[in-house]
Amino acid sequence: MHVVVNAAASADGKLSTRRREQVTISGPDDFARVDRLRAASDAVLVGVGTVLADDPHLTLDDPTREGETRGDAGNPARVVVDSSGRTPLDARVLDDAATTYVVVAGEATADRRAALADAGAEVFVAGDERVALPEALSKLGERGVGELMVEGGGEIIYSLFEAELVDELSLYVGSLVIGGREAPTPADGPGFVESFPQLSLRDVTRVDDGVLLQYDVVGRSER
Ligand SMILES: NC(=O)C1=CN([C@@H]2O[C@H](COP(=O)(O)OP(=O)(O)OC[C@H]3O[C@@H](n4cnc5c(N)ncnc54)[C@H](OP(=O)(O)O)[C@@H]3O)[C@@H](O)[C@H]2O)C=CC1
Ligand SMILES: Nc1nc(O)c(N)c(N[C@@H]2O[C@H](COP(=O)(O)O)[C@@H](O)[C@H]2O)n1
Repeated sequence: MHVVVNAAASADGKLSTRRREQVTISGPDDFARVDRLRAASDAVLVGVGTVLADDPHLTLDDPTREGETRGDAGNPARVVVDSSGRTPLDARVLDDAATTYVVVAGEATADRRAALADAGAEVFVAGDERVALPEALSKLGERGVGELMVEGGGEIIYSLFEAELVDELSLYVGSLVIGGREAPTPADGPGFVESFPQLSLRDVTRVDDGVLLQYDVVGRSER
């Protein structure tokens, strides 16, 4: 599987506010690029924190791109990583616009799994207490996902880097300052202290009033 992480950060490196409310960081050209990236992906993955904060739809904004998509149902599949099944039953990702996988851990109750399935999700288990990401991605691969786009947030992105599952990072840096020590960043979690994911800068492009940084992940480095 090929995994691309895409995120938009402010000039001071924040994904959203300390209230975890969505901020429009990208401009129109960057949103169009994100849409093309979605169209080229078999599935788009987020953590349940992003579902709870943003209630995203994760479909293509431009329906004319649906013909380009690699997914079966017009739009790429949607994936929510959600250990205990906290995804609200009226979440927009559970509508019938695309297949939606909710990946839970063994701790998710049978009732909650059934409720999510009734609401339209295809639920599967990976891990015991928290979703085990290597197993989750392996099971997505068995379901035909070869190109996976990750749209955040910071907790899930950190865990994917920690598990060495990321191949590429596209980071759009917009021209605003959000601030806040508690505001999410592109890689939160506990943070790395001795061995750090090492990136190789492939491209830098001015987009809208910001900069798109495109990296390949090349391994780990000790600092
Ligand atoms: N600017 C941008 O590009 C984007 C911004 N955002 C912003 O980010 C914020 C949300 O980010 P964040 O709160 O970090 O949430 P995430 O979307 O990263 O979801 C985190 C949750 O995923 C669940 N999870 C399950 N398994 C794992 C695992 N192995 N590793 C990590 N998490 C796991 C956890 O909940 P549980 O244990 O219950 O399963 C965890 O709390 C919002 O403010 C949103 O607006 C989000 C996306 C893009
Ligand atoms: N690329 C990008 N730029 C921004 O400025 C953003 N705020 C985000 N947020 C992400 O987009 C999701 C919304 O998706 P829908 O439009 O509802 O399909 C949101 O949940 C974040 O993942 N992204």
